[in-house]
Amino acid sequence: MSPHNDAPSPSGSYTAGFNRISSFRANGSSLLSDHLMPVDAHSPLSSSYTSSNMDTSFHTDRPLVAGVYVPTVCFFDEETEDVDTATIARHAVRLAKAGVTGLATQGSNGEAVHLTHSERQLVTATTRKALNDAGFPHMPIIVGCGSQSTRETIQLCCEAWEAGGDYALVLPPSYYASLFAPSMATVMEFFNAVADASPIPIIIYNFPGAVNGMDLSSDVIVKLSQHPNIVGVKLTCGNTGKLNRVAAATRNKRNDASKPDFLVLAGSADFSIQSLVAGGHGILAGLANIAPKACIKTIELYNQGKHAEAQAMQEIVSQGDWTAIQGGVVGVKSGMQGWSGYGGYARSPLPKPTAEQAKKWKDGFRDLILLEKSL
Ligand SMILES: N[C@@H](CC=O)C(=O)O
Repeated sequence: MSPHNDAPSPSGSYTAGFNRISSFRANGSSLLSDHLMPVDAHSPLSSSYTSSNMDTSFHTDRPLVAGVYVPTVCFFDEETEDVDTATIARHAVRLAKAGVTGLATQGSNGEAVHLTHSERQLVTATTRKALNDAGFPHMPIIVGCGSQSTRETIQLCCEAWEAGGDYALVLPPSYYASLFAPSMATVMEFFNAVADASPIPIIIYNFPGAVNGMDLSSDVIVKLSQHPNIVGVKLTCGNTGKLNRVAAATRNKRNDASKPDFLVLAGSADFSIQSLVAGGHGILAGLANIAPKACIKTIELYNQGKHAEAQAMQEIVSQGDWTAIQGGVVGVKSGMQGWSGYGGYARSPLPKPTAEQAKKWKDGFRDLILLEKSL
């Protein structure tokens, strides 16, 4: 059975986002039809499809570099809750024009857990097409692919690749964590199996708050970094000591911090410069949906050696991030709606903020927005 049997009727504009896939097909492979493809013998979802027989050459054209990556908010029609592709495209282009380094669909702010497989692909393909059409074909897209089974996680990685994603952001499974083998052996096997099979490189997502408190240690992350298809980590745990150990152990031989072999990213904007001090390469943080320029400028100031200015800006960013952390995607969307005129609501069952709550979220971002508008 096709994993895409829940797919809406694909439109021409949907498929136009698959430029790289098209070039791959032109080279003789038939991985994707003009519509969402069914699973067949040539599919990356078939058991014969492994990292050893795939052509990855066209996936190396958007390298991960240091900078600010944004886990983009997913937008929905306020009445129907259908995916709002027009706003997804508009937001992606707005962020690209602000100067961010890359985007991540289906991160924590992207409501991956509220989306069907085909909706995930629609969001990623829409984002790819919007970036390409706006003159940002070089900008990488990371796609959240975490799931509870190894099998479905690999499937999500394949589907992310089909939709134009460049990298997969993968949470460890957590539902049955009490049954895992000790010493993180099950988690290590999971990541290595996913990395073996995924057509796109893996970024480890360490977010204990989202996975039943499971917190990957620096030892585990450093061991996993030795897999050639595991290329980075997003540390939402906020542990800068861990970040320091991982950065030190995975530093590339070129010693070129702008082009790391293993990308070490802070998972929240409230420790951007702290992570740079610790050897990190930037952030993958939801706050950049609201204030991309402030996030970028904070890092630039630090990298230019203007540490006092960077710290002053970091303080405003950290205060704004406290609102984002407390409000989660509900608060981030509400803040965007209040300050930028779009954002809407999260999908049910997440609540719609009351007028009082909307004011609270808006006020919480005030200083950050004033900074953003000054840049
Ligand atoms: N605070 C985080 C949430 C998930 O990692 C973020 O900024 O994205």
